[in-house]
Amino acid sequence: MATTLSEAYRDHPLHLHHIIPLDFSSFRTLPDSHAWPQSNDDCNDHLTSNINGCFDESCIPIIDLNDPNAMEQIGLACEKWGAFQLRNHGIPLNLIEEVEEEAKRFFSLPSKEKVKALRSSGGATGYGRARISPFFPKYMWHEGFTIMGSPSNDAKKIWPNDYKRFCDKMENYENQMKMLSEKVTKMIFNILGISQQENKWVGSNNHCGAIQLNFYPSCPDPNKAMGLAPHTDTSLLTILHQSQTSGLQIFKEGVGYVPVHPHPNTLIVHTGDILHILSNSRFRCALHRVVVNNVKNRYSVAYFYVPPIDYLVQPFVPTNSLPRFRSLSVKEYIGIKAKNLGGALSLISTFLDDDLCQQGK
Ligand SMILES: O=C(O)CCC(=O)C(=O)O
Ligand SMILES: [Fe+2]
Repeated sequence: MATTLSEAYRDHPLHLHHIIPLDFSSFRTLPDSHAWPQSNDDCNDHLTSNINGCFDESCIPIIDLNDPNAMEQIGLACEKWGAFQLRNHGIPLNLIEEVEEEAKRFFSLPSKEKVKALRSSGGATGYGRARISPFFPKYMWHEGFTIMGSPSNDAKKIWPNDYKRFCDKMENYENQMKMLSEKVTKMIFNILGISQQENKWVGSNNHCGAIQLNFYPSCPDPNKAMGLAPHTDTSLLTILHQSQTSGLQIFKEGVGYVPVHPHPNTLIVHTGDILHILSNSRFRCALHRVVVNNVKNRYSVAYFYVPPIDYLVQPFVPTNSLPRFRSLSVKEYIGIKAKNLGGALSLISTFLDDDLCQQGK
């Protein structure tokens, strides 16, 4: 399964300067290469979500997976936001903490150590800048490490005699994330009326998944820097853990960027492009970005849940409606996204006007 997603990326090689991160520890001021033009993008930081449930229309809903109405709430959240936070998700807290610790252990290494596991030009796994980097005129205040299947090949380059600890934690986390993704996907397919019979890949090992460790060092000039530029995820859905440092913001039409402050014991779920297509635009795919700060390092761990590479992504169309997208394989969509980023959805759209996702920058 791991190699299949890597295959999809192999056809879209990147220049090395879009892969090798800056050695952030050696900069006391923001280099011009990382200074973004100031934008008026309002961030509605006064809006905060409430751990006991979100009754405010302007905050990301928090859903308890054990709630008998969880499925209905997930459906509403996907329609309104393309994202929600999940409580009682069943992932052991100590595993989440251990994975975050391993991410910190890796990113705190000197640059010359980390580049030993540098992603290759046509590669999908390893250390490097965000894959969306080539689409933006400035670099992001971010470094990442991508894992598909076992990370042992990359981890051995870093810790030749001590790679097992890192691998065990990541593999365990990937298994747990896969199970949670399956549970949420089954609920979502139920809401959409998508046949489980025709989607036997959910629950099998015939899926594609990837873990993305993200690191946003504290930044000397955070107002001019960008942690991760606005994008939607290509996945069916993404499950995200963020360390106890704010930074993630989700775009809500008519509201602007809304911060998703960390809540202990909650994971964030994003609707990805593939689910947006399958739902025939009923579910939004959340445009999101990450801002940085000058006080604390920030870490996050994203798990991307993706159908098999040859899966036909075909909008599920209710009676009397027309498909808003042409059908295509996951592999073809990954290719279109790799070349067009935010323009990918409009390129496969069967409509002239479309919604939020086409604004993806
Ligand atoms: O760091 C975050 O909170 C978001 C990360 C993200 O959007 C991604 O890895 O695609
Ligand atoms: Fe993302």
